[in-house]
Amino acid sequence: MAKILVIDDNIDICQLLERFLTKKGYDVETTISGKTGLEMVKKTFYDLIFCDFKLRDMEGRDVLMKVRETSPGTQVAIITGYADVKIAVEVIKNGAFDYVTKPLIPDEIINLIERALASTKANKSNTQTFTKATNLKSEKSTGSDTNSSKFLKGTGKESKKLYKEVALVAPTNLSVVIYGESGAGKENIARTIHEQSERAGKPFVAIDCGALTKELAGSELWGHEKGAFTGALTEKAGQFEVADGGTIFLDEIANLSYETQVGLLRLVQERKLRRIGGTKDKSIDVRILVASNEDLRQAVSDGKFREDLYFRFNEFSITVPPLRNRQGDIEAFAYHFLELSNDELNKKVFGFEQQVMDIFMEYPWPGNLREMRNVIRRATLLSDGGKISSAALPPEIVYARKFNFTESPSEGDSSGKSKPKLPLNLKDAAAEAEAEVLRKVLEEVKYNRTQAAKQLGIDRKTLFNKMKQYDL
Ligand SMILES: Nc1ncnc2c1ncn2[C@@H]1O[C@H](COP(=O)(O)OP(=O)(O)OP(=O)(O)O)[C@@H](O)[C@H]1O
Repeated sequence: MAKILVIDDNIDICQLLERFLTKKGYDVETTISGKTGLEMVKKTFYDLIFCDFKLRDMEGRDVLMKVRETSPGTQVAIITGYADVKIAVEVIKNGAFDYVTKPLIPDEIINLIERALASTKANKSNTQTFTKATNLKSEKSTGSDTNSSKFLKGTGKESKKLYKEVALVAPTNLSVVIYGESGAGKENIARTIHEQSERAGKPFVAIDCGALTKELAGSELWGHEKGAFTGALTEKAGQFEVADGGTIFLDEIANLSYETQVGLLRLVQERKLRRIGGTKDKSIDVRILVASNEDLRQAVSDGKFREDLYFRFNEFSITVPPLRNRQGDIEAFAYHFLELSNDELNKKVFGFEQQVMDIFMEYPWPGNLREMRNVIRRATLLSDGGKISSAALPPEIVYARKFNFTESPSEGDSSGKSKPKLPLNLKDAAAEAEAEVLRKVLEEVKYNRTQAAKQLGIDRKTLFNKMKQYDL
């Protein structure tokens, strides 16, 4: 029987939920105090917790953070007094399963519980571990497409956080901005969101906006009628029409011309499009995911990107971590790409010399997964069976080690194993110093964000973003 805990300082809500959910066959406990709730979580495993956003003794978001630490397998749903998309986005980003608004509606509550329990079950059965020659544990992506075996989820702290966010946002219809460095896997994440949504099985269309010229963009996105312009010899459906019912992924969105942004805004607002040269509007039902490797808010301040469009897209955002921050998964990715390369090149290279793995751990991988895949494909081609040695690596990767002269705390998962030191450039050093100051101030003010923001001379939103960035 699923165990549910209700934490709400309104005793009526506690009693109401207890009576209702017990009747529905759940094992329910309640408390009006956040602190008592956390004590209960230490002693008992709950499948799901309903927690009020504003408790008398604690904030719901702090309860959520603590539950995530002490009982990561427990789902948390936040109860709020009113529908506020900001609160929703914030709590979901912090790891809540979902949120419900008062007055509580029985059907909504039951629906949420069923989804939360199903998601826990799916997470458990999707975790497929397998053993490599090196006793390496990896987690394969379990998308429904035939390419799923080409992708690895990873089991490190950063990867888990990433896929948790994906699992949270995928079933919704929210637009998502996916941030990340080039080659970090943004498109793969967009595809995973699509595959984990109700739109799976419908089209997924990926468009590189960086490759669309101003002239091409309109016809590519909205399509055109025959004779709409010189050269339009036949009619052509645009990519939004092709994606109808499914998901469209607009990569490098900041590169779209102003004109195209205006067209896109109209489409997003009215959910209708008109082909170039056409006379009729067509209704379109497409979920939009966008990616950028530059900060879109910055692009807005620079006047490069329309603010209204940014707000439409930024219903949720996900950052795909760079490979160098996924230290706990570097070995797994290396073996994964070796397996793919062996298949593709019909080779039987069976591993890496220790020195190569050390180089991989220390190298900052500016081109991320794409770069690693290419490096390993090349090394597999150059190797005659046996293990890959450093002689098969491009000199710039081997050479990069020589510049590893600075001290850097190890990053990666929380396995507690000592990790090789990472090369530290000026940018990383500045970020580390910033994270350190933030950590100290937050500890000083017991994680009271308003006070911390005041003390640091920044607004709460900036503080929140930085806490997320540095995982504080
Ligand atoms: N989880 C993964 N497991 C294995 N390979 C991956 C994974 N994610 C991405 N890749 C591979 O890494 C390469 C880059 O991935 P992808 O195109 O998704 O990155 P991107 O961030 O969208 O890149 P860009 O910024 O250049 O558009 C691809 O070859 C892809 O197959």
